[in-house]
Amino acid sequence: MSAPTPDENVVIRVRDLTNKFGSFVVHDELDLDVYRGEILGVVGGSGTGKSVLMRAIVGLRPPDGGTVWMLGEQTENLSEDERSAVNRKVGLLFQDGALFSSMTVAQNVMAPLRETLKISDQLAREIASTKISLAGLQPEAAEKYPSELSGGMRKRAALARALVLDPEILFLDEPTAGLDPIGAAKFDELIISLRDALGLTVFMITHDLDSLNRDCDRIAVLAEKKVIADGPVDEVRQNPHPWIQEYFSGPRGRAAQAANTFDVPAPERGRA
Ligand SMILES: Nc1ncnc2c1ncn2[C@@H]1O[C@H](COP(=O)(O)OP(=O)(O)OP(=O)(O)O)[C@@H](O)[C@H]1O
Repeated sequence: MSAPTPDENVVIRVRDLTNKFGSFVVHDELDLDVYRGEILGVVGGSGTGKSVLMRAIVGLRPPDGGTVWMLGEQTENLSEDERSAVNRKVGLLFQDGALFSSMTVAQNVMAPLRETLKISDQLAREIASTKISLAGLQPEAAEKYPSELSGGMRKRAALARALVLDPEILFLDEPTAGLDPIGAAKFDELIISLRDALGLTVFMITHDLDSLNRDCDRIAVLAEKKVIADGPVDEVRQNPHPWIQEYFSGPRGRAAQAANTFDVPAPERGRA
């Protein structure tokens, strides 16, 4: 396959991506573009391969076919050093936060710094405390262990760690899962404000219809081993595909839409 025409607004380009486990095909020649500065919501039924897609894009799982370009680099051709350089521009927040339970929040946040940069202990601490505050945690949280935090605080700690290397792209796997509606709304606001302040591109897997309506500039729907629809939420909502209709027009979809109709409109969020 020839490389597509470079487009500096496309920070992730996936073409013909195939992922399999044995004979079980998760993705079959899937295509997706993610644009600079957008919050892209990735949705789909359980088991449609949202997490596998994220893992393939960030290089945690070698795909069985196809090509991924991230920040202009064709990832399969990269040397180990080049891959590390690309990875440094990417922040990851996994479903369960994946914090090290034996480390404090500050130690968790500093871990990627220690792995990648040769900096003094004091500088690492200063950077970590800036990110902890950016993620909306009080300074006292830095010395706590994950088991001493609420679910929402653990997500924020994991977000602080994902931000510690000043990424250009943030990958979030179900960031509001397990949060109460108020906690989820606050987390959504945080993601939007970070994107606006830091110019991040956000790839967000979510089942949360409120988050989709509040946060996302575009969504991509996974079904039948591919991205079957992508575009602004209001546009995708009109797609006649049965899963999309059931998702948006079921009771939860209608409730989320009604709730967001009364929200104050989000500020204009164009692509950079
Ligand atoms: N390591 C693995 N070995 C075998 N099968 C796997 C593995 N990881 C994922 N799968 C399968 O791949 C499919 C896609 O999994 P994935 O976790 O990406 O789904 P998902 O869309 O993120 O689901 P959910 O919304 O429930 O989190 C599932 O059928 C899953 O069982």
